[in-house]
Amino acid sequence: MSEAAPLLSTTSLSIAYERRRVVDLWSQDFGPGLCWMRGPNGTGKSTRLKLLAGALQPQWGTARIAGIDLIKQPLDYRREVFFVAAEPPPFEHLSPAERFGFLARLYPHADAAVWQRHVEGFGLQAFLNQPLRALSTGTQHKAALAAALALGTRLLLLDEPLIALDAASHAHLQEALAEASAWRERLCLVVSHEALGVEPSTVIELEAA
Ligand SMILES: Nc1ncnc2c1ncn2[C@@H]1O[C@H](COP(=O)(O)OP(=O)(O)OP(=O)(O)O)[C@@H](O)[C@H]1O
Repeated sequence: MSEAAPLLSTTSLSIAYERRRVVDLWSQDFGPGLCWMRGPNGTGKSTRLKLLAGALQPQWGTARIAGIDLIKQPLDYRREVFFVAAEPPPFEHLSPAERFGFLARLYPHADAAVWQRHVEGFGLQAFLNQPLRALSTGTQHKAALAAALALGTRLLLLDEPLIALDAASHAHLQEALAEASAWRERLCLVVSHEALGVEPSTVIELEAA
């Protein structure tokens, strides 16, 4: 990472659906730690996460993670980011253990010991070898979070991660978010209508158009 590059920056990032500009010339710099993005329904929070994840192609502009450019260096960029959507994860024929094994081969900083800690924290031990499609939505979500928190990407994007968690898992995720708020070289960007229950490093408040 060059000295001057922010951990994450967006430059004129834009996308329209059916000619309505949902994200319009978004330019913002982010430092490390925990960032809470919030705002009314329909202000483009999920769309922003999908753009940053490389899951949606912007119609204009770009994003950079530690200087690595989404448009010019798409493969290098994708190795630096992981996204947990509000919907259950793909690869539903895999078990949580198989899915983590698959992802760990793609992300060079994945850490099996960290994954194991989150497996225990989310109470997933009994579900590790069952296909994701056989698990409840909440359990699938916990498996997705346990994997995401262990991949070691520079940017971690979480869309409504606190929804549908039981009390013990809710508390475990809050502990993980508290750890993220102390990160010095990584950023966890969370979209949530619910207060995170821990002090974020930054808050981004989106306003209704
Ligand atoms: N695939 C799509 N096709 C057309 N319009 C879309 C699509 N995805 C999102 N939109 C529209 O873009 C706008 C922003 O949606 P988005 O889900 O990003 O907002 P949000 O801030 O995350 O909302 P919420 O708080 O309700 O989750 C909404 O008006 C939505 O209807």
